[in-house]
Amino acid sequence: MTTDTTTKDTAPGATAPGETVLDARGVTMRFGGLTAVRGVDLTVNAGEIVGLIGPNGAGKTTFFNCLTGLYVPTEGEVRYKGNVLPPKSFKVTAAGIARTFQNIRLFANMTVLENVLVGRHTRTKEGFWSAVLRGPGFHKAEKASRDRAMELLRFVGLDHKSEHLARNLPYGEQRKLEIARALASEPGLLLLDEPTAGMNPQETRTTEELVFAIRDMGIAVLVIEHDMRFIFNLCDRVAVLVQGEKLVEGDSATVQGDERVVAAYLGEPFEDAPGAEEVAEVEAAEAHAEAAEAHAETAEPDAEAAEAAETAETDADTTADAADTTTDAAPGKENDR
Ligand SMILES: Nc1ncnc2c1ncn2[C@@H]1O[C@H](COP(=O)(O)OP(=O)(O)OP(=O)(O)O)[C@@H](O)[C@H]1O
Repeated sequence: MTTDTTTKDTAPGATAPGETVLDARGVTMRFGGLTAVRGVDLTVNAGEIVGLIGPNGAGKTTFFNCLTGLYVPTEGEVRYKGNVLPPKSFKVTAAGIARTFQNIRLFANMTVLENVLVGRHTRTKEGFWSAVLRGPGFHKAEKASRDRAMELLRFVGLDHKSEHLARNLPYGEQRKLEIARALASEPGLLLLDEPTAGMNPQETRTTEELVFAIRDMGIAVLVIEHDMRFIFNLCDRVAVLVQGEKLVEGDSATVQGDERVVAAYLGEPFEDAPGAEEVAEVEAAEAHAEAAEAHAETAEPDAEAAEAAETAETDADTTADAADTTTDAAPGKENDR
């Protein structure tokens, strides 16, 4: 069965056109002495798909974690639809931001349907006693949840596998199930962390269609991905992080044409690169160390020469002494000459 991305339904968490969904300002995250994210500003507006790219270790996932309450930024502020986000991930989910993870985090021994139902817990109002007593309200809510979960499974093309254990799904389908589970919390913003990692080209193409369909339902999307073709096909805007700082932001053509982005990916230094000060410091320290080494090397031969000269001098003295001794020992020799 294929993904049913033809639905034109508006998602319950959909955002009105023109509204700013996400507004991150000056987000900085330090781990001890390491600044993983430094003063990053980023907005995502209703109806947009925004990409976040950057070389390994650039701080993309750390930035995501700051947006979803997993980390409390050391500095900066994150607003969702105008409100500052609470510093707890379940509260962020309840507010309307859902995410998937770089390393798939499904409940492996639960069924596909159960995984999606878990994703709905922030939207179900039935409390503990309702669940224990199992009154009519509980049954009604449970049925509504199951219906919505099946709808989402149909949307990602997994309804025929609803009773399979999550761990038995192929890798690409596990990623789709993660998306369905994230959608179950009825978000207004979906964050996808490397949604096509490990997928074949066909699966990647299907995921692309799926993300467009999510956007068409009124859910804004922020996506981290290393697959550049996927990113540039998909995104309205792309932000590039390098060494924790936002280097460039713009549409696909602008970013692709920026030589600093190419240089950052190839690991080539360029003027005013983020972290340039640190790089300059390291280079200066290396140059200093090299100069000191070179000096030591040139100084060494002199020392050797001095030592050799000293040894030669000692040898000469010894020889002379020996000669003197010989002379002394054989007084008759001089007479022999
Ligand atoms: N919890 C942590 N404690 C200490 N350092 C961390 C922590 N999380 C991330 N880092 C460091 O922060 C930097 C950014 O890491 P991050 O995972 O955010 O990069 P990334 O751009 O997502 O990389 P990748 O593309 O490889 O996933 C790295 O140097 C990483 O080692």
